[in-house]
Amino acid sequence: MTGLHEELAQRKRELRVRQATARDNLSLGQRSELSAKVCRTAWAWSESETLSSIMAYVSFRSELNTRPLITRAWEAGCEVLLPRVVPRSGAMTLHRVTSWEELSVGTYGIMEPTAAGENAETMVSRKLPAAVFVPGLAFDIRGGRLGYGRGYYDRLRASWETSGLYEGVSPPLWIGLAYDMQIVEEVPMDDHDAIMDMLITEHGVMNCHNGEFFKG
Ligand SMILES: Nc1nc2c(c(=O)[nH]1)N(C=O)[C@@H](CNc1ccc(C(=O)N[C@@H](CCC(=O)O)C(=O)O)cc1)CN2
Ligand SMILES: Nc1ncnc2c1ncn2[C@@H]1O[C@H](COP(=O)(O)OP(=O)(O)OP(=O)(O)O)[C@@H](O)[C@H]1O
Repeated sequence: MTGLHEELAQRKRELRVRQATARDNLSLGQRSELSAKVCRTAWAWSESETLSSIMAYVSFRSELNTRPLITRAWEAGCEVLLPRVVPRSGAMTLHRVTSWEELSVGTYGIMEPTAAGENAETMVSRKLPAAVFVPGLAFDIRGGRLGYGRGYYDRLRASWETSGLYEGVSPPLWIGLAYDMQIVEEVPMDDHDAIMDMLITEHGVMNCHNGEFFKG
């Protein structure tokens, strides 16, 4: 690693610790109230765009709780894809999930689609969701994102870019879901880091390309 890379990695590590601590300090009541608000806004936006499929994540630690969003999507007949990590390669497989019963505790203690292995029945590899709701420790309004430092989402995006799956279709929109306190001035970014198209917080929806903001 060059000196510059090491400096960037160090800034990321510091921001990770700071933001994880700050997020952990939100009370359970605050988390649940803010999560409900963000999920309502995220679903209202998804409906207005008539999305037929979304990729979401199941929350862990003090992350914004996506349960209300996933539940609403199921109720509305919107397809929900959830990831399962492959820790050895750093890849994620996507699975179509239709109920909480299809999940069990996986790597890192995160609830994941139970089906394992390449032939899992629920696995979808040739179909892209219309939108990807992304977890993170910190975001900035230009779409910068800081994750837990294993590059899972960066690799997923890179794999889609090289897969040919984008041909003739609009690429999925990448949307960071966050409490407003997770938005920082600037996330240190590497070239490989996936950029968000939009951010949704309890205050509303932000378009990271043009800075437009819609109150939620
Ligand atoms: N809900 C949710 N699911 C997700 C993610 C996420 O951020 N949130 N991920 C987003 O990519 C992936 C999981 N990424 C993770 C990466 C590292 C650690 C972790 O525990 N890291 C240690 C740090 C030390 C180490 O690197 O071993 C830690 O935080 O203690 C957890 C999850 C896939 N699924
Ligand atoms: N497309 C890729 N191919 C291979 N390695 C990658 C790719 N993207 C990122 N990585 C590697 O993943 C590691 C973590 O990257 P980074 O610190 O940006 O993670 P992050 O975005 O915060 O984490 P996450 O996506 O897991 O939440 C780095 O060592 C990086 O080199």
